[in-house]
Amino acid sequence: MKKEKIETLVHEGKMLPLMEAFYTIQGEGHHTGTSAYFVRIGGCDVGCHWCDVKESWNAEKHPPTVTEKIVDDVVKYSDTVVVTGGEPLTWDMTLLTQMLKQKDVNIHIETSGAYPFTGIWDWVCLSPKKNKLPTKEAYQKAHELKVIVFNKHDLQFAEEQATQVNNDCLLYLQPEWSMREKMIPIIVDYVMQNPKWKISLQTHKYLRIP
Ligand SMILES: C[S@@+](CC[C@H](N)C(=O)[O-])C[C@H]1O[C@@H](n2cnc3c(N)ncnc32)[C@H](O)[C@@H]1O
Ligand SMILES: Nc1nc2[nH]cc(C(=O)O)c2c(=O)[nH]1
Ligand code: SF4
Ligand SMILES: [Mg+2]
Repeated sequence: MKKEKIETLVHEGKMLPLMEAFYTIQGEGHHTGTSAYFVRIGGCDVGCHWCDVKESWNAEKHPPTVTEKIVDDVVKYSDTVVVTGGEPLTWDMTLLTQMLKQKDVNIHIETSGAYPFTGIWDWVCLSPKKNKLPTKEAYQKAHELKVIVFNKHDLQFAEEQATQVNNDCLLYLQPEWSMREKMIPIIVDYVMQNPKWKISLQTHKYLRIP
């Protein structure tokens, strides 16, 4: 297929730059411990210095994949999909989520919320980033707010972010992986002092699963 044609299909959400897809256990946040099929879409311009999937950033490194094919693979494995990246909202998620809904899949997203909000989602995990804040719509759609804590200042950032989401949005503090030994005691103490927050750990890394 011609490059221009592929670009149009990606623009329309009929193809997406797929980095990887795998069946595993949700390691983070409210649904921790639950099996789900993960779809990791390439492309992200947010630039978190501690990002644990920097290989995802350059969309050109990930093959444009027909959205229908992505959906067919999801239903072979699970009734729940977690769409992540990269930043999935870099792309138009309308078609992907419509096709998944037609197959009765529970559709979750992991997002920074930094780009226009597209798609229909059963569960939105919003993980806001200081360098590119979420859109107003992303705050409104969030079911859980998951703030990554790399240093103490991130606790203040977390509080600011919590004022932007709905009252029923669940609030999580997740230690940045490389800083976990230093930050876990600080987060533990903070959650005991501020019980509206819960701790989220990257349990898949402790379990040594994808
Ligand atoms: C790789 S991101 C992809 C989805 C989206 N771009 C986002 O940031 O929400 C998936 C989740 O991992 C978190 N994350 C990334 N790197 C991390 C790290 N080093 N330690 C802890 N959490 C991390 C992100 O904040 C996000 O909640
Ligand atoms: N098991 C597992 N759980 C996860 N939750 C969020 C992840 C992500 O990278 O978005 C992730 C991941 O990469 N693996
Ligand atoms: S927004 Fe997500 S994928 Fe993008 S750099 Fe940050 S953690 Fe990585
Ligand atoms: Mg991950």
